[in-house]
Amino acid sequence: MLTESQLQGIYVPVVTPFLANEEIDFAAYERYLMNLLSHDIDGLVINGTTAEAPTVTWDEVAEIVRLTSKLLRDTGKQLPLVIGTGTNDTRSTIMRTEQAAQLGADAVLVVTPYYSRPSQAGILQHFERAASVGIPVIAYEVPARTGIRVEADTMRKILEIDGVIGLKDSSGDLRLIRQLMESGCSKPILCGEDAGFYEMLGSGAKGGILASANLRTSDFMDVYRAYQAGDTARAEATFQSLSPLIGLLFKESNPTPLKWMLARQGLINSDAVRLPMTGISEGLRARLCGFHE
Ligand SMILES: O=C(O)C1=N[C@H](C(=O)O)C[C@H](O)C1
Repeated sequence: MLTESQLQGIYVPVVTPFLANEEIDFAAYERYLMNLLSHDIDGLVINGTTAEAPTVTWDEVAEIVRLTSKLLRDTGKQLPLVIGTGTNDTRSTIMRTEQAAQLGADAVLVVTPYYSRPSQAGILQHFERAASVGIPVIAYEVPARTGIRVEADTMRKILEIDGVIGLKDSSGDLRLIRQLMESGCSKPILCGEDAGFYEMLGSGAKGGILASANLRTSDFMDVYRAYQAGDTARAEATFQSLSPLIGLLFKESNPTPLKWMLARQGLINSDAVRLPMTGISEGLRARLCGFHE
C-alpha cells in the first residue's frame, strides 16, 4: 500500500493501445511498458484519463493490471501501481475500488464525480465512502473534464479524511495548491496539469502525474530530480525545453496526440482511439512531426 511519503516524483499514466478492430493490443502494451520501465520513474497510473478510462471496460482494466503486475514481477521492478477507480457514481466507485484492492493496487485514483454536478457535501461524502474501502485514495481534481469545481475548503476536508493520501491537481492554475498549502495541508499534491509542472513544484507540489512524461521520460525525471536537489536553474531549463512538446500534446484531447507520437516512435502499433475520441488533425500531425526524441 502506498503511503503519503511515497507519493512523490513522476508517476506516468499509461495509454491503452488498440488494434484496428478496437480490441486492446496487449502485445503492443507489453512492448510500450517495457520501454517505460527502462526509465527511472516513480510510479504507474492505470486507467487514468490517458488510458481512455471512459471507453475501457472494467474487465479490460483488470487484464491490463494483471499484465502490468506480471511485467513488474518479471523485471524485478517494485513500482507503485495506482488504478483509476473513480466514476460519477459513488457505489460503482466503491465497487471498483474494492476490486482494485483485490487486483493488488497500491492506491486508487478517484476523480471528482463528474456530470451530476453534486453539492460540495456530496463530493466530500463520495470521497469518505471511497476511502472507507481501506485502500489509499488519491483525489483527482480536473474541473475542465468534470464540469464541477471542488472548493478549496472542501478539498481541505477531503485531504483530512483518513485514507486519502494526496491529491492530483489538474485544476489548471495555482490557486488550489496555494490555498491548500496556506491552510497547512501536509498531504502530497501532485501536478496533473503538465504545462504547469515547474510552477507547481515551486508552489509545493511533490511531483506530477504527467501524460507527457510518456515521451522524453528521462528529461521529466531530470526536471524533478534537479528541482529536488536544489538545482532550480537546471530544472527550469530542462522544463523549458519540454514546453513546446507539452503544448502540442494538449492542443487536442489527451491522449490522442500522445498516442500518435508513441505510434510514430514505434512504441505502440497504432494511434487508434475509441469513439467518441478521434485521431488528431492533419495540422497537428504536421507540427508534431517536427519533434524527435
Ligand atoms: O491520465 C492522467 O492521469 C492524466 N490526465 C490528464 C488529462 O488528460 O486531463 C493529464 C495529465 O497529464 C495526466
